[in-house]
Amino acid sequence: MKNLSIRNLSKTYFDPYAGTNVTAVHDVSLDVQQGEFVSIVGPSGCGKTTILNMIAGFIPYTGGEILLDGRPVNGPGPDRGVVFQSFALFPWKTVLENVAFGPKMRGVHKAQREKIVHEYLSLAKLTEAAERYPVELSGGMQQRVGVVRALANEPDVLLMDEPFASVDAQTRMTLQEELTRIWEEKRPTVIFITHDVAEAVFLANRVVALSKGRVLEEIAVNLPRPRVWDDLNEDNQFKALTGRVLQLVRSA
Ligand SMILES: Nc1ncnc2c1ncn2[C@@H]1O[C@H](COP(=O)(O)OP(=O)(O)OP(=O)(O)O)[C@@H](O)[C@H]1O
Repeated sequence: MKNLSIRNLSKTYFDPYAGTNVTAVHDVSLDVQQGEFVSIVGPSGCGKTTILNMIAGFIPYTGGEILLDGRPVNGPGPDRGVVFQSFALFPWKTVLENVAFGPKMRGVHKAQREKIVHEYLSLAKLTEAAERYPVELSGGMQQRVGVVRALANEPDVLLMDEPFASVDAQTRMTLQEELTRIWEEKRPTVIFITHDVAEAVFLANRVVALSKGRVLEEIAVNLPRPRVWDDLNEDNQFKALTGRVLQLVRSA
């Protein structure tokens, strides 16, 4: 089991404009088991991206530790895949080549690589678009390619930072449904950052509510799967959970 263990994590930035230190993350502890889908939700500025960037190894932490499979995280690595809100697909590569890039870099041999790539393209309903270039795709499709490009690397943990924030509301709902479907099929370990409470609850098995750099509460989401918006919009348990999380993050 490849568990992610975050222990008393803290991050202090020096703000050169104010000439003071800003504590963005304070004493955060979190355990994520292999195959879990955890959403971290909280208002703007509560430290979500800072936590994700530390797990990704993009920025150093000032206190505590992050262990992946028992080993300390001290920099980026292929064991962690990242999908951002605005990320660049390689514009000169087709959809297929974009998705194949990671496995190729990892040295996966051609036959196995083709198998992986076709499996993920099919899973994300992108087979028809395999030969297209990113510029020929809608924003929603580009985002979908970004998700499967990260998944095709088969990372131990997939880190997602508001990946659907820049698409329209309908496309966003479709992408959320697709992500849950892909997660059910492949069971990757996912940490998903969002400020959207409904999105956090819809996707996750567990929601971590964050405020001012601290964990307020962890809420288990035992809603049945597969999850589709037409069912959940009217579901009392879903409404109760989103209400609870909203109340938490707003009251802090
Ligand atoms: N490089 C930096 N230097 C100084 N302060 C920073 C830096 N990056 C973030 N901060 C501060 O740390 C705090 C947390 O920021 P962070 O971006 O992690 O929050 P967030 O919850 O992801 O916000 P958002 O949802 O708006 O992206 C904020 O007060 C922010 O101003």
